Amino acid sequence: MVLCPVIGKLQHKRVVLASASPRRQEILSNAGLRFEVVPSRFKEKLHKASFATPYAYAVETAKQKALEVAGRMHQKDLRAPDVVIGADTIVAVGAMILEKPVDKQDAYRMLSRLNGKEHSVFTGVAIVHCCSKDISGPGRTLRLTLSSWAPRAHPTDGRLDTEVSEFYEETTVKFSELSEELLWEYINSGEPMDKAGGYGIQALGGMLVEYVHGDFLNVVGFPLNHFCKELARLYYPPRPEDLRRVRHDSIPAVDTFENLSDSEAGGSDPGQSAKGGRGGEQADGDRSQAPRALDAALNGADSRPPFPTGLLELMDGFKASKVLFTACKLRLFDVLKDQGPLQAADVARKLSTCAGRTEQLLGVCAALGLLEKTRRGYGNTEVATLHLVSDGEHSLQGLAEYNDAHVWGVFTRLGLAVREGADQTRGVLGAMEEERLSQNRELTLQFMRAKHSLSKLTAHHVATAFDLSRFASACDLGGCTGILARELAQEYPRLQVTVFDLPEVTELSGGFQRGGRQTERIRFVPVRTQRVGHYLQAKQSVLRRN
Ligand SMILES: Cc1cn([C@H]2C[C@H](O)[C@@H](COP(=O)(O)OP(=O)(O)OP(=O)(O)O)O2)c(=O)[nH]c1=O
Repeated sequence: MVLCPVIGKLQHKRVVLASASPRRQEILSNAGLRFEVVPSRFKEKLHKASFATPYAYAVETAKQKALEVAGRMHQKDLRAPDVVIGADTIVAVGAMILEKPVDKQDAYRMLSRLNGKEHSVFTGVAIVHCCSKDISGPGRTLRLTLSSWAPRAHPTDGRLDTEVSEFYEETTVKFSELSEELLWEYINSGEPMDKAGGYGIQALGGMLVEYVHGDFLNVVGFPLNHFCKELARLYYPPRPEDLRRVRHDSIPAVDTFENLSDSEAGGSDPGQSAKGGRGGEQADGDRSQAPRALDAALNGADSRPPFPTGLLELMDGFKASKVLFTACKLRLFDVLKDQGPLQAADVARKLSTCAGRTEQLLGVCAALGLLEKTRRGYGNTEVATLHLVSDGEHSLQGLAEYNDAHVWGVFTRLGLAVREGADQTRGVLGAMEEERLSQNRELTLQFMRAKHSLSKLTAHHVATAFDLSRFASACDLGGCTGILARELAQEYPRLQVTVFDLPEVTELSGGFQRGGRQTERIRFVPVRTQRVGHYLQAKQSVLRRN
C-alpha cells in the first residue's frame, strides 16, 4: 500500500481530529495529514455493560466523540468540516475495560491487574464524513435517486448529514512480573494518569512491557496502518467489475419511484450506516460500500470528469418536491403523527390509497429523510413532525400545498414566460397570483397560509437582522398576514408598523392573528395593486395622514 496518496485523499478536505491526545496529533501529523484539533466534549460515560465486547464500547465512544465535534462545529460555523476523526483507546483484561485512572490508587489497581499478564489494547476509530444540507434545498433531492445510499440524517438540526465509517484495532501487550516498589515508582512519575490502563508504552511504561503483538501505534492511541487501509477502502476506486456490480445493484434508475421497492428505500435506517468490525470490512453485497466506491471512482481517482452530483440533483429535484407535496396533500404526516408508526398497508387503509403505490411513496419519503422506517413501521422524522404536520407551530404544510397547487403549474410555463417576455416587474408568478387572488377567496387563503407558514420561520431573523430601534415607523409592503409586522412590533416597543397588501388579503388577515387580534401598533392598509410604486404612494398618504 502506498501511504502518501491515501493520506493525500484528505488533503483538500477540512479535516478535524476530535481528540486532545497529543499522541494522536503526533501520529497523524507525522503521517503528513493536515488537520485542525478540536477536542471532543463527549463524556466518556457510556454504559460499559451494555456492550457485547470491549471494542464495541471503544468504537461507539470514538464515534460519539467525533459526532459531538461535527455537530458542534456545524452549529457554530453553520458548516461542518468535511471529515472528523475520533478515537478511543482502552485496555481490556478479559471483559474488564480499563480507561484512564482517576487517581494514584486507581492507577495502582489497574497496573496490578496487568502485572505479569497479557492484555489487549483496543483503539476504536470513527471517520465521520459530514455534509451540511438544507432539507428544503435542492441538495436533498438526489436522495430520490440515491435512496439506498442515503447517509444517516441527524434530525436534531435537520441539516447535518453524516456518514460514519468505524473500525477498531487490537494489540496484545504482555507485562513482566513487576515489584510493588517498581509499580509505585512508576505511578509516582505521573505518567499513568492520562493514559488508558495507567501506562504509556512509548515512554517509561515501555520498561514494564515484555512483548507486543500487533500495531504499536495502536497502543499509543492511534492505529495508523489500519486507518490508512480504511482510507484506501473509502477513497480508492473499486475494480471495474465491482463498479459494474455497484451500478447494477445499488443505484435505482432515475425513474426510481416507479422501481423502488420497500427494501431498497431504507436509506435513512441507521442500521444501514457503515458498520465497523475489525477490518471495517463489510459483506460483499453491502450497499453502504456503494457511495464510497462510486464516489471514489467518480471523483478524481481516474481521468474521467468529476461526477456531476449537483447537476443531477437539479435534474431530479422536481421529483423529490412532488413526493413531498403528494405526501402533504394526502395528510400522510398528520396520520403518522397521530397513529404512527404504521405499516404501509395500514397507512394505505387510513388514506384510502393504493397499497402498492403507498408503500412506494413511504419508501421514497424515508429515503428523503422525511420518514423513519423501523420494524414497527413508518413514522415521522423530527423534521416532518416539526414542519410537515399541518397543525404544528412551525408547519410548512401550507407552503407545500400552495407550491403544489399553483407554483408548480406556473413554473411549467416558465419557458413560455421567458420566450414571450412576460411582465418583468411583477414576474410570472406575481402576475398569475394577482389575477387568481382577486378571483377566489379559497385561493387567497391558500396563498396566505403558504406565506404565513414560511414567514413564521423567517420573520424573527428579518426583524432582528438590523437594529431598527431608532425608527418610529415601518411598513411592510405585501406584508400578507402581518407576521413580520408582529415580530417587528414585538422587537421594537415604540415601532408603529403598517402592512400594505391587496384588499382581499388584508380583509382575511385578521384570521391569522394570534387570538384573532392584532396589536394596536400594527395597521393593515389595503392597496389595489402589488406594484411597488403604488405601495409607495399609499405609504406616503398614510404618513401624511399621521
Ligand atoms: C495504553 C496507552 C494509552 N495511551 C493513551 C492514548 C490515549 O491518549 C489515552 C486513552 O484515552 P482516550 O480517552 O482514548 O483519549 P484521550 O482522553 O487522551 O483524548 P480524547 O478523548 O480527547 O481523544 O491513553 C498512551 O499514550 N500509551 C499507552 O501505552
